[in-house]
Amino acid sequence: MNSQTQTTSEVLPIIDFTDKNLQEGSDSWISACQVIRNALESHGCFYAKSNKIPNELHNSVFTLINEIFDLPLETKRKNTSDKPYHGYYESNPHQPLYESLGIEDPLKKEAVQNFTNTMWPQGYHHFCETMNLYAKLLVEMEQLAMKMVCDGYGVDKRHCVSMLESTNYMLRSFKYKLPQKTESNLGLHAHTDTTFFTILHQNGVTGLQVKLKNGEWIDSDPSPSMFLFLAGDAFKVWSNDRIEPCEHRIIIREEKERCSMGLFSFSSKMVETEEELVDEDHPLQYKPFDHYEYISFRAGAGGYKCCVKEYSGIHYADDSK
Ligand SMILES: O=C(O)CCC(=O)C(=O)O
Ligand SMILES: [Fe+2]
Repeated sequence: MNSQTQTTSEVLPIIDFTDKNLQEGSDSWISACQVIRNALESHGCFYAKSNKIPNELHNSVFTLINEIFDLPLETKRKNTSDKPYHGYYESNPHQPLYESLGIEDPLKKEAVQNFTNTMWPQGYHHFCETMNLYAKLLVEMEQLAMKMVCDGYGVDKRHCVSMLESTNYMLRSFKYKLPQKTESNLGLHAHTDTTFFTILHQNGVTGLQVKLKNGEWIDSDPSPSMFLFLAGDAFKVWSNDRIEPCEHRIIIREEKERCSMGLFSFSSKMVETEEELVDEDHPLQYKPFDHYEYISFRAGAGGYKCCVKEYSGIHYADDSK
């Protein structure tokens, strides 16, 4: 088949999160864990198909994010954070189509309330309730996938629980303007995320592409029931180089405005390699580090690509370099 017409859902595995048999320990669970592990090692990503976010909620979320992006620039600029990449990003000459806003700690009602009050000082109850509920549902999906990754690698349950308990989340919304006739249609440069997982959920408009190991870029499936799970740089460290972060980018080709939502996961403790993934054949490749310091380092290095090797890679005396 011609790669131009192929979409990621024809190439990447789709895990059916609606499958009633997907109970921890069941045969379906065990095989799905292996599918996820293989997908992360081969592509750094996979799809979860889920009806956890009903159409009505999906539509409310995307209507609401359009409302935020319609707010005046001075208001959106009030979405600030002391953490890198957690606040508002406005379009710039380098990426004129892109704009995004971040809600830190979206599981906490007060945090979503603070964000809401910053955007709408008069309050907006529906926005606050909707985003908090939406984040909870996405986090449940993320935690299920995390457990499956741990099981796929045979990691001790206690290690997995401690990893889940030390995860911080950020909910981000994205909007891309349509390019003018003379403008490039690049929405967002090719990059990897610094996260463990990023879940992307789209408004039905194409534009998100992922890069396969053979260098081919393929379109993602933007349907509301499809959730694209991307492994970020932290997974490379955790897995001791078994998982490669997934490169992705946005190319605007449709005449409709593309919006998307992303749930980003970070470690509130140290990012470190899972001890069970270190052995004689797989010597430890990384020193532990603070996740947010790494994000700042990567931003400072001006990079779009994973640079954890430069940041915390261990160089053994007999390295042939
Ligand atoms: O627009 C999107 O769906 C993805 C944005 C993205 O990749 C990012 O912010 O890291
Ligand atoms: Fe990304």
